[in-house]
Parts: sequence; structure tokens; C-alpha cells
Amino acid sequence: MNWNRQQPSPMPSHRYRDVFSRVDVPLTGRTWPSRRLEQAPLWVPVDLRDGNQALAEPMDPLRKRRFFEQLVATGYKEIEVGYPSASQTDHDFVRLLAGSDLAPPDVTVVVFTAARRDLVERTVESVRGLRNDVVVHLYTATAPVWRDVVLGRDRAELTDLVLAGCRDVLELAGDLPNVRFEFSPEVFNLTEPGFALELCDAVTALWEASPDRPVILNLPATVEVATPNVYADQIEFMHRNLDRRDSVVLSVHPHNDRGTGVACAELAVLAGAQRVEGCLFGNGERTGNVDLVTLALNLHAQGVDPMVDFSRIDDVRRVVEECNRIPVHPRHPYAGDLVHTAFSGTHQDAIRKGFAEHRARAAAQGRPEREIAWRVPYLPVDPADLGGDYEAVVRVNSQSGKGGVAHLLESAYGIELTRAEQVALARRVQERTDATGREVSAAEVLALHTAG
Ligand SMILES: CC(=O)SCCNC(=O)CCNC(=O)[C@H](O)C(C)(C)COP(=O)(O)OP(=O)(O)OC[C@H]1O[C@@H](n2cnc3c(N)ncnc32)[C@H](O)[C@@H]1OP(=O)(O)O
Ligand SMILES: CC(C)C(=O)C(=O)O
Repeated sequence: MNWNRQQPSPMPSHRYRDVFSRVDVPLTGRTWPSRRLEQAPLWVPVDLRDGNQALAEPMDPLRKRRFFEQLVATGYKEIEVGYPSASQTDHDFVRLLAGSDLAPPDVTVVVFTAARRDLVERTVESVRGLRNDVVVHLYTATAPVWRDVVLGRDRAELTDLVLAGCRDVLELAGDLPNVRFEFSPEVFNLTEPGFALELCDAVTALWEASPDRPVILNLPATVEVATPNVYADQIEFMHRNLDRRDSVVLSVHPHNDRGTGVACAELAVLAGAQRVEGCLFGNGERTGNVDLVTLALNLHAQGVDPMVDFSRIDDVRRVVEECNRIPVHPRHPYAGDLVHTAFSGTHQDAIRKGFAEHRARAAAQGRPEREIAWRVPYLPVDPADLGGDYEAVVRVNSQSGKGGVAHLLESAYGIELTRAEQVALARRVQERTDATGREVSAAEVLALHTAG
């Protein structure tokens, strides 16, 4: 039997090369596949910089402030607040932080700059007087195409550019006791690993990274080009080979061009990354930065404390939507309007049985339902953990069955039907939903039930 009748497509796939012919991945004896995620990395939201630079209408001061306050309230302890040399708004926002107590003392403020002296000067000027810990974050693209096409520099010239930027930072901010440094070799994931290593080691040597004043090395997948295992190999290679490893905070910054930003971040942490930069709900250039909400709640759903508070996720979502002026997708993990909802019959049946088992187990153990282990089928987390209720967990349309119909009547009106009644009512509901093509409300189901 010829079960596979696929034909070659007319897509010009020959125009693209796989990642292995674009960059060497030298790791052998990788250890990340057998590691586990057991604690949260340091999260660093970059919404006010990387997210903001991707908005059609960048945030005005009010939106920036609102977003910042939300990030603080959620529990983030290191926040990239802008690119102060890029716009007056960004500069003024850092000055606002310096002149107010908007940033609690335990929050580190990160400011971002290219490796150009005038930009570094303006950046350092913006943080003068800030009482918080500050990170000055310097970046330069390092991958071959960027070197050749964008910056017009070979490896040696690029190294000179980066080290000159690092010297500027050191000269202008090195004596500020509350300031630490971060370097990002932009497009790290397409940079020759040996060159990335050489450059990062030169940077940490110049900045004299020490355990007391560690340097953040942030290794971005600026444009995601490979399956996440490749990024994990690249990160583990750096983790194992970097000089002064105990004086380096190894950070990652995945984007989501292939839709695998979350997987890249998770595997990168297995591979040795200690810090993750991203944006709430995945805003950012093109397809966005890695989504910090999904990452945190993935940990929560595995029994690991995410170290940030999403117990009222709708409030967070509202602020982010208003500040970014971009809606969160209804299927967005954990936070979308539809992600705790089942329309389909067998799923509804399982959820209903799962809820009944949950209630019975809580009663048998004499413990609150919110405290006992969660194992309701098809619901990876208890919606109540995120501030939700159970109202929308089951919605009924032509894809539903008797379990869903019964659940609706039970949860909305406390009406419990016999199995025969459920079967009969489900048939009438099915006729209605097939005829209209619509969903039915609990009130409509009740009307059909009472009409008999
Ligand atoms: C992956 C990322 O997210 S990186 C961050 C990107 N974010 C932003 O660009 C947002 C803010 N940017 C800006 O406001 C502006 O680009 C500025 C203020 C930084 C610079 O503006 P301009 O001086 O007008 O230059 P322009 O925007 O055209 O930048 C390109 C120039 O910077 C150079 N350049 C680019 N990256 C770097 C870098 N990391 N370090 C040093 N120079 C750089 C380019 O080679 C080019 O130089 P050239 O004009 O001599 O060819
Ligand atoms: C320069 C870094 C931090 C970045 O924003 C990216 O590579 O996407």
C-alpha cells in the first residue's frame, strides 16, 4: 500500500540552508538532555526596551510607568527599562526612576546601549544618581553576515569595536559602585562559537569580572534559526568553556521566529543559563521575544516555584495589552480567553469526572480543594491558581456530548440529571446546535430541559 502520496511542493526551499551549514556547533558529550528544571532562573523582562522598540506606537511615559509598576508588582527583580540614548522618552523614564522611589531598592535597573561612545555617554548620564543597582548593557552584532553586510568589519575590527565600547563603559561608569556590566554578542546563535568565546572572554577580562562584581554575558538567539537542541548545545559549549565562569552570569535572550522560543529558553537553562531575558506574553521584534509568562507558568505546572506572581493573570494581561496596544491571543498558554475551555464532548466528560474526583478527594482528606494535588484531565493547571473561575471551563456546541450538557446544568443551576435524562437532553441540544451552528448558553440548555 502506498500510504504516503505527498508530492514535492513548488516552494523554493532550495534558497535556504540548514543551520549546520551556517554555523559550526562544536559540543560533544552534551549533558543538558539528562538535566531537569528544578528552580527558576533570574527573569529579566525587556518589555520596556526590546518589546517597546517593536511597537508601532512606542510607549509614552504613562504607559512605560504603568508597565514598570506592573513588572515590580509581579515580583521581577531585574528590569531592562529602556534604550536611554535612543529617545527622550526612554532617557526621561530613567531620570524619573532616579528622582523617585518608583523602583524599590531591591530592583536592579538595566539600561541598553550600542557600542558607540556618544550613546554610551548618554546612557551613563541617564543613570547618574540612581540609588538602585544598575546594569549597563552593551551590544554589538557578531555573526558573519552582520559583520560583512551591516558593520563592514572583519573579526579583528569587530573585536576592536566591542572592546572600545567596553573601555568607554568602564571609563564612564566603572567607578560607580552600584553599576555592573552586561555584554550581548547580538546574533550569538549564528556566530562562530570559537569567536563568540574569544570575544566574551576578552570582555570579561577587560571588565575584570569577579565573583563580587560578575559580568552578565547574554547570548541571544536574535533571529531564531534552529531547533532548540542546537541552541542548547551552543549555550552548553559557552557554559563549559568560558573563562572566569564563577564571575559570569550566563544569560539567554531567545526570540521566537520558529515558534520555539520557549523551548529554546528551557533547554538553554538545562544547558547552564542562569538568567533569561524575555517579554510578557511574548511581545517583541517580528514574532516576539520569548514569553516570560509561559516560562514561569510552565515551572509552576511542574511544581517549581516560578518566583513571580501570576495569581491574578487577567490583571497583568490587561495592563500589558493596554501598554502594548496588542491583544493577547485567545489560545495563548495559561492566559488566553479559551485556554481553560473545552467545547468537545469527550474532554468535557473527562473534566466533569475529574472535578467530581477532586471534590471527593478533598473531602476525604479533609483539606481545601485549593490545597490538594491537581489532576483534572485536560486542565494542566487549576484556573483558580491564576485567579480564574470554572465558569468557562465547559462550553457547549455541536461538538459537545451529554457530559458537557450535564456539567452546564449542574454548575449553573445545581440540577443533577439521571443518565437517561442526560442522554435525552443532549440529543435535543445537539439538534439545536447543529441547526443553528452556534454555542448554547446554560439558560438555553435549561429551557430545553424544562420544555422536555
Ligand atoms: C537586536 C536588537 O534588539 S538591537 C537593538 C535595536 N534597537 C534599536 O535600534 C532601537 C533604538 N535605536 C535608535 O534609536 C537608533 O538606531 C540609534 C539612536 C541607536 C542610532 O541612530 P543613528 O545614529 O541614526 O543610526 P542608525 O539607526 O542608522 O544605526 C545604524 C548605525 O549604527 C551602527 N551600529 C549598529 N549596531 C551597532 C552597535 N551595536 N554598536 C555600534 N554601532 C552599531 C551601524 O553600523 C550604523 O552605522 P553607519 O551609519 O556608520 O553605517
Ligand atoms: C542585543 C540583544 C540583547 C537583543 O535584543 C537581541 O539580540 O535580540
